[in-house]
Amino acid sequence: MTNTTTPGRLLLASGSPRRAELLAQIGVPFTQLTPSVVEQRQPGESPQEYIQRLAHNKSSVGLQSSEDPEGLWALGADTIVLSGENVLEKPRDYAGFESMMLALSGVEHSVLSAICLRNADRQFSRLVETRVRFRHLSKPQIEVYWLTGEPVDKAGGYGIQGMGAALVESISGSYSNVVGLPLEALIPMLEHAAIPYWQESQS
Ligand SMILES: Cc1cn([C@H]2C[C@H](O)[C@@H](COP(=O)(O)OP(=O)(O)OP(=O)(O)O)O2)c(=O)[nH]c1=O
Repeated sequence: MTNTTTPGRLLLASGSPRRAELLAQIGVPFTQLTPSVVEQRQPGESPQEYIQRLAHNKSSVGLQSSEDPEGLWALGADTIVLSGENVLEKPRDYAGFESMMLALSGVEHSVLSAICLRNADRQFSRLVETRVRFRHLSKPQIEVYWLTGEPVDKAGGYGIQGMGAALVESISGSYSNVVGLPLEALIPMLEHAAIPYWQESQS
């Protein structure tokens, strides 16, 4: 499973409980901190460049915040929903949420996650796209979903791992990528870094 004898330690530099659950699902021991990074797209920066920069910055902040960097790898990630060229952020209010859902209704959109795993000397980065098609949604359905409270802290206004699963007609690509951490891309990185998975207990 690993290619060196000294195991790496993982710091998840993200406050996302979904990312923590995905790491726990595959038995990765890790610690977690919420990095303080300004999430603001720069003029002229593409959505892809933007989330790769954020993932890199989150991992850098994570690494710098550690008092014991020996053997430490910091993982940063960022996830966005793209409808055509439009980045759909976390919805601020019902009007914004409703227009997001109407834009996503019956069509395919992209969910992009960037991940960056780094230590003091090396870094591994990946950008992963999943295509998701929503069912046709009625305005009453959109309102009922809003009232569940689920959309509010989610990029694109839905959570595929929760009640939002009922919005989805089909998915092409990585499921865990939509939730926020593409495990298929992450596993080879963990192996390069000699970070174990399939461990029974979490630290
Ligand atoms: C589309 C979709 C998004 N999301 C969530 C994942 C992320 O938590 C969130 C995207 O916001 P992010 O800014 O990527 O992550 P975060 O704010 O939760 O954590 P941090 O900035 O500390 O790393 O949207 C779901 O949980 N399910 C989904 O189906």
